[in-house]
Amino acid sequence: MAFFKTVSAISRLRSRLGQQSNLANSVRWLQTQTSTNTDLFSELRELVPEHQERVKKLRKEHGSVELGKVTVDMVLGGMRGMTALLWLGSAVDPDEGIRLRSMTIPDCQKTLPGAFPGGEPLPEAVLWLLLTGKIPSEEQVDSLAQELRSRATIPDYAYKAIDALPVHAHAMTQFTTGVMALQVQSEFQKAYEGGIPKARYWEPTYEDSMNLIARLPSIAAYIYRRKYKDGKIIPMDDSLDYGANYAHMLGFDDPEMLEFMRLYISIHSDHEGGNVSSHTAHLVATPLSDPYLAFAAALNGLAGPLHGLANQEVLRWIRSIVAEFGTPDISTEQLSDYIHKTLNSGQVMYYDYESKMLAEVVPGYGHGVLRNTDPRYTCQREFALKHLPNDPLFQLVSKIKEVVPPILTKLGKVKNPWPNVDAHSGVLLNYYGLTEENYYTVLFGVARSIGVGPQLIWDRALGMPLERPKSVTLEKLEALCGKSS
Ligand SMILES: CC(=O)SCCNC(=O)CCNC(=O)[C@H](O)C(C)(C)COP(=O)(O)OP(=O)(O)OC[C@H]1O[C@@H](n2cnc3c(N)ncnc32)[C@H](O)[C@@H]1OP(=O)(O)O
Ligand SMILES: O=C([O-])CC(=O)C(=O)O
Repeated sequence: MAFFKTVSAISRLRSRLGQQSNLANSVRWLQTQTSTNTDLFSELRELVPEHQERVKKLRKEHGSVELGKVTVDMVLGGMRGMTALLWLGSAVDPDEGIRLRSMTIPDCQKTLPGAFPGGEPLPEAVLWLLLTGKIPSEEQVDSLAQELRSRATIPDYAYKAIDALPVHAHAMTQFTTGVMALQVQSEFQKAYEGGIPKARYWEPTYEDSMNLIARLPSIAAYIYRRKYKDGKIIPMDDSLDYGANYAHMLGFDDPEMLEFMRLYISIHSDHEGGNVSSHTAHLVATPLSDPYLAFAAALNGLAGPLHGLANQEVLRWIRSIVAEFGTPDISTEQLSDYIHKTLNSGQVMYYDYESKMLAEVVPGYGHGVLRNTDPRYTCQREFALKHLPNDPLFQLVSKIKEVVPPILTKLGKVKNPWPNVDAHSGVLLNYYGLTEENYYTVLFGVARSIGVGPQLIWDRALGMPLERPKSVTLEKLEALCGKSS
């Protein structure tokens, strides 16, 4: 028995090493994929026919290849582990985490152009990579930054639509409203109404997706200034890149904060296709709803506390700990007691000091796919170690990372006790002065457009059909399991 276990461990290791060297090769391959087009649309126009051929060939020659089976657990368990979506931009490995195309976050940090040598990847570079699968040159990134700035004009009625809401409306409600107002300018809707051949659907989808990505920071910053800074609006600065401009319009000009925003947007952009926001955007776009309609729907999913809103919940929870003890400088025992107290409180976990909101989980921990510390957490930790090692809330976050996983593991039901991306972002934003946690999910939403936009373009370019899976009744499910109800 021990012999077989050893053989199987060796074969798993071999296959893992094989996978790693394949992945290293594919990063090397990606690095050789450069092009001379300076504008993204021309680059894409060259790629579309080749990708269309690949998809056609796959369906024709391998349409009946099985990717796995569907179990009762999958139907009742939120479709975990069911491979059912095509997503070009990225893929998540349970242990290793996200790869944007085939690049890990450290690969992106080493390889993609930054605002200065050795700087964090520019969101524009990530956008180019996700859309084309190629590593952009500095010149290409500059041209894309300029293109985005030139698309960033906001119609006045979008601001008025936001103004129609009370200032205390949640920032995500205001954000979705702003996006819906931008929809009035949809190029896809116009083209469809005017008559456009299916083969060209992707072109107005490109226009909409790029306009949406370009306009979101101004809309998002408007909401922040309206909600928290007496409506004193800061205009865009044409000399700044996408991430820096967003930070600037929010009211932050510290170079370190600009750099954090570039990193934040880059790492929150994409997380394969099955997460709630990306999947929603893809689904809503399948009946040919335009990118604005699809993205507004995605934001509504992102606004749930088990998904993007968790970053808000994390800072609230951290603040509730500080409020309980009167200081962030607490012992491991005190922290452990607080976590137990909240988990054992019977039904719900903690009272928020401000709005008395309740949650049932430790926010920022656990994941639907990951089974290890999220590399997006790790790179934010590295950023914090470099720039704010002595910040008391950062130190508390570090302590939480030591104390929470064993406690969650002991519960016996949590599949992943490790921190996810949301466990860290709040303390960094708070350190740089963005202290209003109810706004945090808007930042996430702006970033997510950079992952979702490219896929919506590819969905139309590849002629992806209306999504319509089959459902099953409870009686049928029982009957299929050999039981009658
Ligand atoms: C950007 C992102 O969306 S990253 C995720 C952000 N969300 C959070 O951080 C919220 C906290 N985490 C969670 O709620 C979950 O881990 C999720 C929603 C992310 C993943 O959910 P699942 O895939 O269902 O997780 P899993 O299979 O491990 O859940 C099994 C049980 O463990 C519980 N569990 C999972 N994570 C946690 C947690 N952090 N704290 C307490 N209990 C947890 C689940 O609630 C579930 O309990 P139940 O059987 O009584 O309903
Ligand atoms: O992948 C998921 O399910 C959630 C997540 O981390 C993300 O969307 O960034």
